[in-house]
Amino acid sequence: MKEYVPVIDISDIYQNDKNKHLKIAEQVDYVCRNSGFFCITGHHIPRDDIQKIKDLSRQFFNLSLKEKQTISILNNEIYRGYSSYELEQLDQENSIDYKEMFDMGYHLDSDHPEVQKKDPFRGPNIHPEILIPGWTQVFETHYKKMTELARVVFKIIALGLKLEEHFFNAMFYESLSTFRVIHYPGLPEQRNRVVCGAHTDYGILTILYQDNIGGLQVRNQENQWIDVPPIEGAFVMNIGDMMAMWTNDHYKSTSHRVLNTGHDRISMPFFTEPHPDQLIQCLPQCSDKQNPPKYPSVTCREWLLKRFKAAYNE
Ligand SMILES: O=C(O)CCC(=O)C(=O)O
Ligand SMILES: [Fe+2]
Repeated sequence: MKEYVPVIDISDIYQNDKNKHLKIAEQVDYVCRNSGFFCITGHHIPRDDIQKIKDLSRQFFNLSLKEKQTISILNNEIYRGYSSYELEQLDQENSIDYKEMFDMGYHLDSDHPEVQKKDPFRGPNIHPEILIPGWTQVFETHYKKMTELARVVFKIIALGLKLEEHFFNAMFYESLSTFRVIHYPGLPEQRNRVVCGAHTDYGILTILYQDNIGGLQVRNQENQWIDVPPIEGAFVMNIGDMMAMWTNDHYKSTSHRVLNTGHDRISMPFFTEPHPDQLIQCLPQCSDKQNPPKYPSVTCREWLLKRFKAAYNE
């Protein structure tokens, strides 16, 4: 595999053939140790689902700011709902991002003990159901399907790390994974403006759908920005910081950004994160005497809280 961001067909993981599973795992392991960025095809997320999400999201982003603000993240105790332009800054040293977003996570009812304890990441989703009837069901169903895709990908990753194939399963029980829809308006006068600043993702693994506009770039080992061109029906996958910490930098969390092409763009990352209490500490097979653990242990909640506060300038 020579490409920096290769395309890997994972369809064989759905077949009952252990050797084929190991072949995919080997490819994924190789790329995670190098660029930490790849695309997958052969997954089981139907294109119609993506289209439906895109259509509903466009309807939502076309509403007035006042309407969108009815589900504002700023009026919510947890990081869910609508974020307007210039709220998030992923690259702390450079210009502020230019995008608007909708965020949802794992829904817990208000009377759930974790929600009662005022956990900053736990609670109900807030959907614009009143503004766009039918939204909630489509988005909640998609969240479940993306969670299932993440489970399949973690099976591949576990095999690549020579772990038991279900190793990660229990860690993602009632997880902190976030599904986000991002709208970057086309700014014809400001081509090549950075609209999502250079950053590494905070979490474990990001599974991103991008529409056909382009603009996503990843930094290679020579510090050059490489385009990640859209591939119809594929997801872009990238390793996040918690996975790099978990694997003692065996797997790479790579910097990426988005440039404005002058055209309106929609992307949809699914940020996979484990349960908030999950301890992120060097996996035993990723360290030895010559290569001791580099990072202190931290819970998923502690780590995400720190990174969220920085990104939202809190
Ligand atoms: O919009 C994209 O293509 C990338 C977004 C991204 O990297 C992020 O939100 O972490
Ligand atoms: Fe990212």
